[in-house]
This record gives sequence, structure tokens and C-alpha cells, in this order.
Amino acid sequence: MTVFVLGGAQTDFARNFAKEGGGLVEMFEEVVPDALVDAQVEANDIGVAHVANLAAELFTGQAHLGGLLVAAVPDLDGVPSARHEAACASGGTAVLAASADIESGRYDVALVTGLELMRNTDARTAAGHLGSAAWVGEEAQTAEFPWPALFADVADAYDWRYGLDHGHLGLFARNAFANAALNPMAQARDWRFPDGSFGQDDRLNPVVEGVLRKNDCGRISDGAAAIVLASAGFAADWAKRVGRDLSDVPRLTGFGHRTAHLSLRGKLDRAEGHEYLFPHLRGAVLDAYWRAKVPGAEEIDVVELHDCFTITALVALEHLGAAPPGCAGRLVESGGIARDGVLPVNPGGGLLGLGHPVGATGVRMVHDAARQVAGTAGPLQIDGVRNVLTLNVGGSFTTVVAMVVAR
Ligand SMILES: CC(=O)SCCNC(=O)CCNC(=O)[C@H](O)C(C)(C)COP(=O)(O)OP(=O)(O)OC[C@H]1O[C@@H](n2cnc3c(N)ncnc32)[C@H](O)[C@@H]1OP(=O)(O)O
Repeated sequence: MTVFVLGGAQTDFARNFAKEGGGLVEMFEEVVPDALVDAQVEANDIGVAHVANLAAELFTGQAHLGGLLVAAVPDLDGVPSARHEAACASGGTAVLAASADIESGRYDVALVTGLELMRNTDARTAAGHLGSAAWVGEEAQTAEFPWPALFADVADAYDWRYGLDHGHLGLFARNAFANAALNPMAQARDWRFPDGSFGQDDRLNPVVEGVLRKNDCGRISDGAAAIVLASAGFAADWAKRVGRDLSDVPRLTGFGHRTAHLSLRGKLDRAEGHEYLFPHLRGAVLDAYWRAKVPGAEEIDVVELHDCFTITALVALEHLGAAPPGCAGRLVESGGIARDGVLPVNPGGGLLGLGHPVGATGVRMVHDAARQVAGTAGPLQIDGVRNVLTLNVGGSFTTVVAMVVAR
């Protein structure tokens, strides 16, 4: 697999678009031109567009986002465009569809944009809308916050298998918010955390659902991200035109994509007796490594991890091979995931600190991964990055998309 990432953009995830009098159109109007400028391409270079979004109908009443994209960016008039929905992995699946378009030779240049407007309502209503991606009527029925409740169940399942120390969840969150403080686009860049904010003091870090407390949770965010993908042929001409060395241009070199039973119970039942809590997640990561010809986590320099909750991150770290099953907490405790650790995780703050406008997340991950390998990540840059693994998760690890971005 070789699909070049020419450039991209994201909106400031600290913004509240509804409060500013804007919405989905304003997000498209901003992020798409920014991505085209960053990628040094024109709208008429774009052969196809893919849009990622979970729940625009519920938050705004608006469907048919491919058409809305063209309404917002008239220069894309006539470009074939469609929307992808796979819960919080919508972005990952949109990137995959665009990559397939390029690999098949059908199009040379694809725009992928993801967006979610979520802050136009209160957190409870927003959480309820997001819950539409669980198995409605079958799980989390009495939960006020469906995803915090289901991931608290993941934490319980993890605890039952291996034992869970809440201190490790707190340490993961502390690192995420410290990274976010460096990121000028992060939702939580200016947030303050008095001593005890990551512990079990109910005043400083109240319980949201089960064992998960507020600072264990990704929040309700508004935002959009966009990237421009290209074939090897287009990228070679492009590199000459813009004066870049093609060997330094980031590319997608491998992917893994698996979908398992919609309900958490269904997945946990099928994993009984297996080495991993979510065997299909392990399978998706191994597929990505195999396709990218990467032997394993030891050759990954940075991870863009779907830390929608702290427990999600611990589970994901084990499945990507950064720590044996049950041992991610020790990796976090040793500082291994810090900017100067053995495997820096989410240098931009991740979903916890940078924000999680659901449809945008999988696209934003590839954008940030590409910036790391291109050496253009500014204050977030980690030295000498060659391979980044992105791991985008939809639902309770139902749809998982892993990608290797390399140079
Ligand atoms: C696979 C998946 O990805 S599933 C994940 C899907 N996502 C979810 O389910 C979202 C889960 N999160 C939630 O439901 C909610 O964010 C909750 C329940 C965790 C918290 O909700 P709330 O208590 O309403 O919000 P919170 O305290 O975070 O924010 C309230 C305000 O305080 C601000 N704030 C929060 N923490 C801080 C801080 N440490 N310092 C300064 N300001 C802060 C926020 O910016 C927000 O400001 P606003 O009113 O201007 O928007």
C-alpha cells in the first residue's frame, strides 16, 4: 500500500461553533481551503471526496453531508462525494475508502474530511446522541452517559482479567493533558488541574460512570479535520512542482480494519480464553504492521491512539504490542508514553486533551501522524520519527482501523 499524504488541516478544537453562530457549513468552509493550501493543490485537482461523521442528523437535523460539502466549498462542484459512518471510527473508514479509490487507480487525488458539531447542546443530550452507536435497546439502557458507562464495563472486564490500578488511568490522563498544553489547537490547552485532579477525590475528579471519573473521559468537542491523499504518480509530479523530495513525503504504508459484534458483551463473550481482550483489535494492528512491513511496535516511533477514555488507551497499548496484556499500566508508570519515553503516545494531547469531535478524529490522527513523519509538527514534534501507528476505534472497540504512516 502506498498512498501519499500531501497535507491537511484541523479547526481549533477549543471552539464552540454554535456559540459563534456557525455550524457544519462553517467548519467545511474553514478546514477544506486550509487543507488545500497546506497540501499545495487546487480544488480542481481533487478527484473524489469522502466525508466522515457520526451523528449530524441527531445534533443538527442535517444528513447528506457530501452535498453539504459542495454547498460550503463551491469549487468542489461535480466532485463525487459521500459520507462514512462507523461511530468514532468514521474518520478511519473514510480514509480507507479514499485510499482504496487511489490504490485502484480510479482517482489520483482524494480529499478526506471529517467533522462533528456536538457542543450545540448540553453534555447529557450530546452523550445520548453518541449512544446511538451502541446497540440501542440492548446495552447501556439505564446509563446517563452511554459511552462512559460501556467503557467503565471495559475497565471492569480488564480488572477481572488482570487487575486495574486507577492510579495508572490517572497517570495516562496527566500525560495527555500535559501534551495538550503544548498544542495550540487543543480543546484543553488552557485548562488547569489542581493537585488531585487525576485521583479519586470526588470533588476534584467526580465519577461519571462506574470507575471512570471526569478526567478519564474525552469530552464533548466541536471540530473538523481534512487531509489530501494522492497516488504515487500524482505525488511524483507534485513533489517536483513544489520542490519537495518525494522520499520525505508522508505516506500510508499499511492498514488493518476489523469489525466485531456491536455489543460489548458480544465481543467479551467471544474473547473468552483468548490471550487478548479484543482479538480482532490485535488482528487489525497485526494486519497494519504486516502490510507496512513493520515487524511490530519496536519500529513504531509515535502512536496516535484513540484514548476516548483512559481505559481505552491502556487496552489499545497492549493490543498494539507496546506492553504485554495486563501490563500497560506499568509502561505508563515508567514514563514510557511521555514525549521523551520509549514510545511517545499522542504528543498533541489525544482525544482526552486535544478533543474528540467524533467524525473528525480518525482524519485528524492521520494528519498529525503525517506532520510527525514530515517533521512539520512544530511544538509537538518528536525527533527522528519514521513510522507512526494510528489507531481509531468506533464504539466499544467494535470497528477498529489501524494505519501506519511512514516516510
Ligand atoms: C469509541 C469512542 O470514542 S466513545 C466516546 C464518545 N464520546 C463521549 O461519549 C463523550 C464522553 N464525555 C462526556 O459525556 C462529557 O464530556 C462528561 C460527562 C465527561 C463531562 O461533561 P460536563 O461535566 O458537562 O463537562 P466538562 O466539565 O468537561 O466541561 C464543562 C466546561 O468546563 C470546562 N472545563 C472542563 N475541565 C476543565 C479544566 N480542568 N479547566 C478549565 N476548564 C475546564 C470545559 O471547557 C467546559 O466549558 P464550556 O462550558 O465553555 O463548554
